[in-house]
Amino acid sequence: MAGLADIVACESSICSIENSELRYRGYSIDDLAQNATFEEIIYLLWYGRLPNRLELKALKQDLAENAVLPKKIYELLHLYAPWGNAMAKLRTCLSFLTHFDDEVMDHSFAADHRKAVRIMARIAAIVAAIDRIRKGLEPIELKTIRPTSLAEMFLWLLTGEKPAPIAAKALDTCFVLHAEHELNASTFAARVTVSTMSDIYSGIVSAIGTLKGPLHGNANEQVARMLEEIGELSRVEEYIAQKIANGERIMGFGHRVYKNGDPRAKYLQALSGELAEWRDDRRWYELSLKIEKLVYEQKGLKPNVDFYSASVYTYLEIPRDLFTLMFAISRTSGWLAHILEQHENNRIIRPRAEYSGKTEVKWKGISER
Ligand SMILES: CC(=O)SCCNC(=O)CCNC(=O)[C@H](O)C(C)(C)COP(=O)(O)OP(=O)(O)OC[C@H]1O[C@@H](n2cnc3c(N)ncnc32)[C@H](O)[C@@H]1OP(=O)(O)O
Ligand SMILES: O=C([O-])CC(=O)C(=O)O
Repeated sequence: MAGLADIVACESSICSIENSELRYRGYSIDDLAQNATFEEIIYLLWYGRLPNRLELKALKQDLAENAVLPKKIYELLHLYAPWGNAMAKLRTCLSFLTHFDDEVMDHSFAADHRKAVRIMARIAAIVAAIDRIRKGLEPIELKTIRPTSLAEMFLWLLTGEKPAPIAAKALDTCFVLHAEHELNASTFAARVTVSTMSDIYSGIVSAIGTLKGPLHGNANEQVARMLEEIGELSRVEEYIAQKIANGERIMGFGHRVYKNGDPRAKYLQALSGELAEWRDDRRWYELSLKIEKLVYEQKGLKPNVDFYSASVYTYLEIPRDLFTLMFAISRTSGWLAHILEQHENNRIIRPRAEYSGKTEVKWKGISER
């Protein structure tokens, strides 16, 4: 089956998608989008249940204490600051972090969970450092700020200023919505990697490399490029008609599993509208609404999670080439949940291929070829 469509490749108790209903550990995404914080989601994904007040406080403290980066990461980022793709930098930094973790090859339950906290805590700080260092700015020191959530911490580390509550809350909701999605391509890559009993860092590096593609996580950046290219409402019709006539894909639309709409999209659309009012700039929101209407009318396709996240991140003034890194920060929680689950009951993932090449070919000496 091309692209392994509809093939069940493992058993998992983390996330379900049935009849277009998305659930994390049994909780509907509708419930979670309206009530949960990202830290509660991390706990839910890793431990299978919601934390009580004390457990949540302990996790938040643990994340805050582990977010400090090794100095060498900053040196690495200075080394290649002027060049390169931001997502590739994140992939390199995660790989580099391996060298600062004494428990890399300890796959026990307790060590795996300690590493999960370290990775989750650091990834947001790395993304902020990537941006500041390439702009010639000093990274913000964690001890100088007092964030109350990972989302707030990220925005504060990125800009050097305490974010507005509406911005921190919007990013937190984005993190809730992007955290987990069953056996999407990047999660599958992470599970395959650690099924060889390779280490957690290698699993996350594989996942980041997989999320980087425009058919998966990078679609959000491509949507933002499309919004900018279109520029104004009067150009949407012509632009979309041209894309369709050329047989090109419209980024942020379509989905392997949801054929009748992604249940996360309406929350991102609402956030985009809310932020448009807050910024007093409805352009990106209105462009998105019109694209959505035309693509549905002409192709029958509905937006996926990447479509409205592009205008949301634009309103949050996050640099466009960091959009996929935003996805990575959040999805790290889901990747880690799957890695922990894979290690708990491991069997190497090694499917078969149906051979479609030549058979029984006879060897020819080099002078006969
Ligand atoms: C977080 C995420 O990863 S969400 C997905 C992010 N990716 C994107 O937004 C990129 C655009 N979307 C796509 O490329 C696809 O819809 C995917 C990759 C998400 C899903 O791919 P698949 O399940 O393999 O669907 P497939 O590629 O077979 O498409 C089925 C049909 O719909 C069409 N189609 C699917 N998505 C789109 C799109 N965005 N624009 C135009 N046509 C599309 C295909 O051309 C194909 O038509 P055909 O049968 O006439 O050839
Ligand atoms: O499940 C998928 O194929 C892609 C997706 O929506 C996600 O990873 O959130």
